[in-house]
Amino acid sequence: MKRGAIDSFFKLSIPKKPKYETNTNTSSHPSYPHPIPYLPTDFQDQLAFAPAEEGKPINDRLDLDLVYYQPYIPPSIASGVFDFLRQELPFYRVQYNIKRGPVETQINTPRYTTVFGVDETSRFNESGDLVDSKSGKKVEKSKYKCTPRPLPQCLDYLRKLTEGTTNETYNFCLVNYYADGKDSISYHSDDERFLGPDPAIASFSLGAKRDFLMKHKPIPPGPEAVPEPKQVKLPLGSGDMVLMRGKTQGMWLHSIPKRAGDEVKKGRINITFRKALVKGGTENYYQYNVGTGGGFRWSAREKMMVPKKDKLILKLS
Ligand SMILES: O=C(O)CCC(=O)C(=O)O
Ligand SMILES: [Fe+2]
Repeated sequence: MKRGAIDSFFKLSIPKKPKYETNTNTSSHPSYPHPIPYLPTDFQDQLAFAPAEEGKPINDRLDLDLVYYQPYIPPSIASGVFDFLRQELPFYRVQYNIKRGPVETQINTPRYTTVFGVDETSRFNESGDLVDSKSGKKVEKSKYKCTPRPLPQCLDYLRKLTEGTTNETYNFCLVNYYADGKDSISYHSDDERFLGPDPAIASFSLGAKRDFLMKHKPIPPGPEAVPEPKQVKLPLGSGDMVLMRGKTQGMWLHSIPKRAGDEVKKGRINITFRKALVKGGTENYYQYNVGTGGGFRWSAREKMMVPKKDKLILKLS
């Protein structure tokens, strides 16, 4: 009899062996809600074999410039890296208000998010202080409406690897966690001015397979108008990476639509590396990916994201 069958017969719950050996080194910073372990050394070693497959260009449609690594992360560690990041990163479920004319509506971001990094005008020095990129002088607290967080070692390791593969540089890491098929991201493009023209964005998938849909932005009718190119559907699997570059963000929209079925219940992590050029990018990314509410942490026991308890502060005077 298989262990699962015996377990359920006796209604026992023997914790599964974790898929990774915790690294005892941690990344700590005053801006973090908790220390974040370094990438397990086994994963660091296996990433020497990344990309696991060579990138295939997808550029046969108007204004589309993708490189698809299927996969980038070696299959031997993809599910371990998924478990590790879901367990160790802080997550948020950001709510914000938008005003269309006189009506204000509350938006509930339909996924968990988190973000690390700072735009090109600042950097973190060796001591973890935020300093001006040019002068190296400490940045005043008032410069940003948010508190920028440095990339923890586990994501910085992947950033450096990605920089080498893609010949681009990145200063931001955004992470999405889609807990199930109800979590999604609607059609949008990452074409904000703070990224500069024709930004390169490297996008990793871990965990459940989800469809990544892409469609060209509407082409205004006119004498020069050409037919809109066909949609693209990439069934992103665990370990895959899509590099979006050139005119892709300017001219195309992308989304992860809601889905039914069991596969998506495994949960999916998406990691994007980007480069923000100015302060406005930093403020935008923290506003929409960390926000001002409480955080969440994965509970291995409850197999779900649980809200973090606020720390009780005892004032002794
Ligand atoms: O989850 C994905 O693959 C896409 C995420 C995305 O488009 C974004 O965060 O801007
Ligand atoms: Fe996006």
